[in-house]
Amino acid sequence: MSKLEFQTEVSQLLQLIIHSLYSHPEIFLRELISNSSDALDKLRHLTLTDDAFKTLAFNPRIDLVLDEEAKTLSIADTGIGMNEEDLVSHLGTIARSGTKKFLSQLSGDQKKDSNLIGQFGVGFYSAFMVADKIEVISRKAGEEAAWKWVSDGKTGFEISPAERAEAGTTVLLHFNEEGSQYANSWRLQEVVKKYSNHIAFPIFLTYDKSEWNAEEKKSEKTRVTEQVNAASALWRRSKSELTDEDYKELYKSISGDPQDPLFWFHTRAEGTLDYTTLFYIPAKAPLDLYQAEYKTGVKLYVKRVFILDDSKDLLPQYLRFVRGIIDSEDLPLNVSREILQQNRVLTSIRTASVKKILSELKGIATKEPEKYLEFVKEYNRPLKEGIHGDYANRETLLELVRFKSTKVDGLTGLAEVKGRMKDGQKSIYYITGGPENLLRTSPLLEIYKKKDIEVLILDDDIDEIVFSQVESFDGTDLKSVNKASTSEDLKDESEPENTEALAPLLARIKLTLGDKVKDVRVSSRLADSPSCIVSDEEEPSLQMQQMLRAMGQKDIPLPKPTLEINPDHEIVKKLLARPEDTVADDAAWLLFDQALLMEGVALSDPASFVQRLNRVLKLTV
Ligand SMILES: Nc1ncnc2c1ncn2[C@@H]1O[C@H](COP(=O)(O)OP(=O)(O)OP(=O)(O)O)[C@@H](O)[C@H]1O
Repeated sequence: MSKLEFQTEVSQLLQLIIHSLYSHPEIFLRELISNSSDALDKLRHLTLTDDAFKTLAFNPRIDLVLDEEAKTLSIADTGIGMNEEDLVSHLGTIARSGTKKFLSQLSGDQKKDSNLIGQFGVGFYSAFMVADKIEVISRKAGEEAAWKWVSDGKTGFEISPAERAEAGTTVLLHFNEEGSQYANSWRLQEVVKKYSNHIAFPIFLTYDKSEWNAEEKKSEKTRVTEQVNAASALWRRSKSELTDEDYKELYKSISGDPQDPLFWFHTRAEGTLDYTTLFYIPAKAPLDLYQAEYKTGVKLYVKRVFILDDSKDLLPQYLRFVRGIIDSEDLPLNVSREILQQNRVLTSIRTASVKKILSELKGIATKEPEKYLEFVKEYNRPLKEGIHGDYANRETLLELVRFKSTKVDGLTGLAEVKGRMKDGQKSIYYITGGPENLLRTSPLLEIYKKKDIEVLILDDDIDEIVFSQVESFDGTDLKSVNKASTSEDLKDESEPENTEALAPLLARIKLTLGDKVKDVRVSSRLADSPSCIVSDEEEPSLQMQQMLRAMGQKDIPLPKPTLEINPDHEIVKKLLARPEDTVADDAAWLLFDQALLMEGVALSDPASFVQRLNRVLKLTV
């Protein structure tokens, strides 16, 4: 017998599980059944694809055996099984990135932390919520030896040789006080139906059934074995046969999410390709949504046989929050991960699935706008990633994304914005580069306010990258007000331009600012502010450049913005009247620096700014 210690993270996790106030300890059964079902899937796959396993008998089943007196429950499967090495690595360490993430998010507040367990599901180890001792007896398919793993969930585990007639795994739980409520056949049936009803394999429960013996007028106990789940691939049934409850139940059993999904889309395609898809949108974005190592949520089946559930090729990355099932009639059962990437059948299913998901979402946006907002609250950002990466569906994605705006409270869509355009308005406008409050007070918006034109407030840090690539929406140009040329749109032909008279002043300011600016121009976009900063078409905005530098791209050239001056502003008018005034140089710098500050750009030389400000103040106070 060998004694081994748990990896530190496992001990940490177990500590938490044992001491947590977790409110649904019943999920232990879902986790163990799902492990058994995975093990059966794996073995089935091998028997179909690997010559060495083709002759093995495959009698898939999961058996729950309850001993009410002894307060034990065993969960046995005829799946792939584990050998000694597997037992040590799978049940002694944590390989799942999700669980590691979970541990890193713990706050120490028991209540919050136990909610987190609910969202993550912690797999096999969750059984220690209900058991003070667990024995695992397993024999790997194709091998003769069986092994026993035993642990009290405290410091470590012991491994010793064991006996098992067939390949598979038996997990024997010795219930603790909390767990003794599950030493009850009613309770077990209820939990299996709730979470595991649609597991594709039959689940049997063996227990002592009480039956009334009418002759002897007493109740008698008989040992029975009954199937407790429906074990049907529910997604293959027609929509009309299924209730909302069926869909929700299946969602919970495949996703492990205890909440109901927001929506689901069930499609059966027949024709050139035959396949079924059932996609779900979780009510809350998965916690790993913005992690490079996110877990995918779509399972691939071929003719009802589970193939894999961790392929990032089933849906594009921006739809990584979607959960569900793709079941194809046309793929070969031995399709490998590598082949999937260039498989024509899968490419067609994927293309059609994306179109389907997006068009269903579009339908909801129109028919149930309130419900759609719940969706947008969680998933606006991945949709924007889609605009960036999925050119073929860009127009639909543009319709789906929602924006803040100067015209409405809450969020609005581009179609509505287009509908609100004023007579003669040439483009749809947006502003990027900073937090919402900064954008809303930007001098760049003044002319739009004056002309009562709507501007979208794009305050998400990916907005500039995404929308700088989008030229139009539904035939209307989409323009950033941060760009120099955008104000051309707004030029009023009737407004005479006083450029000539301003030329010496512009030249003077340009001389003072030297190579800090690309150009100094008369502005047609300002109303109340004396100056503002704009960027050239091809250049990233100042904030973007600032961000790139903060991210370590030191070699990008210093920004050279264009300074625009408001010819109607008091300060500018006074400077124009007295070009040789002693404060002219200070004024030039102050006009420039204040424009930078309004754009949320940090000044490179704040000391000089303050000195100039004080010199000017001294003259006026
Ligand atoms: N009944 C079983 N048969 C064979 N292997 C098993 C069984 N139960 C667990 N394992 C092995 O132990 C590993 C760890 O199980 P655990 O439940 O902790 O996580 P997981 O199942 O990998 O993750 P998730 O619950 O997110 O799918 C599994 O990946 C599997 O390799």
